[in-house]
Amino acid sequence: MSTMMLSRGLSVSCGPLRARAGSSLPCCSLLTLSHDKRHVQLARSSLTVQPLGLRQPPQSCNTAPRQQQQRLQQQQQPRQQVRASALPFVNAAAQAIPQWDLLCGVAAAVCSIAWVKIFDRLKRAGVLEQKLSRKLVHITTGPIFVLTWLFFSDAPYARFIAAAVPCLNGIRLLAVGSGLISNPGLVNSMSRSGDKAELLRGPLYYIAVLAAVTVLFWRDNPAGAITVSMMCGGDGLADIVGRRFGTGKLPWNSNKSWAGSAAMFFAGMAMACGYFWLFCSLGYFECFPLQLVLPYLAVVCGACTLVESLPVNSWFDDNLSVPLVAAGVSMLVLPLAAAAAHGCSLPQQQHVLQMLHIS
Ligand SMILES: C/C(=C\COP(=O)(O)O)CCC[C@H](C)CCC[C@H](C)CCCC(C)C
Ligand SMILES: Nc1ccn([C@@H]2O[C@H](COP(=O)(O)OP(=O)(O)O)[C@@H](O)[C@H]2O)c(=O)n1
Repeated sequence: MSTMMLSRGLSVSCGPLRARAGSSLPCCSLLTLSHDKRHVQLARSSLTVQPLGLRQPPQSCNTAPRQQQQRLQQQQQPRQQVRASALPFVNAAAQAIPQWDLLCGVAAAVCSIAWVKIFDRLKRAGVLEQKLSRKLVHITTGPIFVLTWLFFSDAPYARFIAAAVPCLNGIRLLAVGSGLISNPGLVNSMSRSGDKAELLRGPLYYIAVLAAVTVLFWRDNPAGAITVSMMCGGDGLADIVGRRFGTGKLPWNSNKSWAGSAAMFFAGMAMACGYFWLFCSLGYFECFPLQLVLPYLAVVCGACTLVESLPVNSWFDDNLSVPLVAAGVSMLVLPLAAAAAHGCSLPQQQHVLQMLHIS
């Protein structure tokens, strides 16, 4: 994998900053949607900044050595046209079948129930033990759900139909967890102790996060894929690896181990990279070289791993704390990654951050 992406949502947008213009800094690229919303044009733009935090006068962000700049430009050239709709058959199907998105939503909802049932069967058959079966559901359902996003059309309401899938699962958990309807199979496979009220904590938060990232980030913003990667891949693998190999405990939490935290960091990062690669090669995001964005991704994954390791889980569920940190830190550092990918130096990146978040 040689490229990395940033979404149009997270690319450094220079337009709104002009109001506070003091001087002109040709720095970033501006991603704009073309009128038919099927193509995103990547256009060079001039960032006009007020030198709030910069001691030196602003210079061009493309201060990288000429060879590096040329290499970057070559890598970026094939990506000048970023498609907003990736799978061609989806466009064709959405045009041919008016209820396409609804069909996708129903199919995903049916698959979600079937997927949980498969693990329940495997557990009953003695193939998987209870804890492992539950963790595998935790690790797999969110990431598979994110993959289903690819089948939805470009319609503005598509994300809401997709978000209805976790919402329907949430209603089911609410009904079973509160005792409104009886489903011992679901209680057994989704709870640790067999208490139905447990469904109203970890599993319900998990589902709420999936619904929120679908509506807030959808396919346009890498923060969503990172959040799911850390909550599902990262946190899930921390448990599986930590329980098996976690002999060396963390000094600040004797319940967690170095092995578990390392697994969380690397599994979350690997899953996020996988999504980046997939969404980028399908054309949802602008692609940038992996080596440029990887350090920023490491900051996000590191912050999530640290939060997960703290002894606060008893009062703040890690299905909430990890996604909150993942989304928050992603929103903070990914614009910097975009700036870096466009050749901005560190002080200029800090300046971009100030402009993006303070103005
Ligand atoms: C067991 C789960 C969370 C508990 O976390 P923790 O307390 O161990 O930290 C996961 C619960 C999953 C849920 C019942 C089903 C979610 C389905 C999802 C919204 C859609 C998947 C669609 C796809 C096509 C499989
Ligand atoms: N960083 C971590 C996380 C979990 N683990 C192991 O996984 C078990 C369950 O972790 P947890 O209490 O965070 O479980 P969940 O709330 O994520 O389901 C712990 O008791 C540890 O044995 C670990 O060793 N290191």
